[in-house]
Amino acid sequence: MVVPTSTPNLWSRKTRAVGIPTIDLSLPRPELSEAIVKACEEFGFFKVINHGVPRDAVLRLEEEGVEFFNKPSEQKHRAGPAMPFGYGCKNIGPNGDMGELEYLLLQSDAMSVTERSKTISEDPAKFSSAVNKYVGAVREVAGEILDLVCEGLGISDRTAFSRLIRDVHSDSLLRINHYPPSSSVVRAGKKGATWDPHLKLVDQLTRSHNRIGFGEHSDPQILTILRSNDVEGLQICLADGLWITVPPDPREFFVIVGDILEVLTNGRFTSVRHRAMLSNSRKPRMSTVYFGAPPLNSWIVSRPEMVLPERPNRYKPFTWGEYKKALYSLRLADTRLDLFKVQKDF
Ligand SMILES: C=C1C[C@]23C[C@@]1(O)CC[C@H]2[C@@]12CC[C@H](O)[C@@](C)(C(=O)O1)[C@H]2[C@@H]3C(=O)O
Ligand SMILES: O=C(O)CCC(=O)C(=O)O
Ligand SMILES: [Fe+2]
Repeated sequence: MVVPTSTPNLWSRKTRAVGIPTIDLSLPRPELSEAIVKACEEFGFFKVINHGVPRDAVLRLEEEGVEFFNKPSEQKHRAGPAMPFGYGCKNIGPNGDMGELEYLLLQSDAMSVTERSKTISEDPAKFSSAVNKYVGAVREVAGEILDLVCEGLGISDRTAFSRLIRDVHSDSLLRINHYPPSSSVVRAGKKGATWDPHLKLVDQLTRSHNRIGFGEHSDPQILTILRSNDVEGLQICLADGLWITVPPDPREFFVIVGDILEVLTNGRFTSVRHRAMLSNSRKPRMSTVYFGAPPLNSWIVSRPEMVLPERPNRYKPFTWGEYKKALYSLRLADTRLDLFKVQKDF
């Protein structure tokens, strides 16, 4: 008889002991910029409170998301397939990556939102107004954080990073992810789908609760602003390889350092690897994710202040358009920045 081995538990309890940095955006300077730089250096990830995003902007987008994902499948598919924009179900990107989710991926400029809304909603003006309000508000938060990053790093041009995402030609995106609720062990057992009588109860639970919704990756852009409903799922990877679960907080936002901010800071910040697990909740999880990106023709080079004799330039210059071409030729989990490093193995 084959003795089943235990499934590794991707939700490991001991990971919960590590605190996620929380930054109060109403703190005075210079404490605020110092705290942001520290969080970016140590985690590439933090939570912001007192962010100034109106509650109404958040709730309106959430309502639009719930309304869309509650539609019958054939209606949702009218907004897809996501290649890369529109409605996607299970397929992530063009290279065979799969996840247990459905999503809407949108270019965040108002003109693209208006066009795309016609395939998404019966009331496109209401949908696009909700998206534009939300994007405008989270772009402000991202811009403010990037200005504080420059201040904290002693970069003389304080708006050097925020200008890239505030540019009218910025290639920023908005993604709304919708993850299925858990089918409980008992329900799954009744259907006979996942219950294996050879496994101990703890392993049955782990198995039903151990599924990846959106696989591990770093975000390619400059800065990501993520919010989710009250269902947990997001995990980040610490520098030592330990995965930690981020407790959800629907009133606040999570900030993720992207690949381009890693390059702009010449590797002083590292883009954080993260993933979304399926939860054990009976409620679906929904996350709204703004990816702040530069215009396609922007040259991405480390800031001169970040290049020092003891920290020579780590990355070759490239445009955001070139980087996008590379990333769409690679898989979700690939570390695409390696292609742009002056030398490997830093
Ligand atoms: C598999 C892919 C999907 C992705 C493009 C890529 O080829 C590799 C990076 C993926 C990612 C991850 C973060 C964001 O969700 C995303 C929109 C992005 O910019 O890079 C997705 C891309 C996508 O889903 O189109
Ligand atoms: O849904 C989440 O919490 C993470 C999603 C994500 O990482 C992404 O969309 O890039
Ligand atoms: Fe991500």
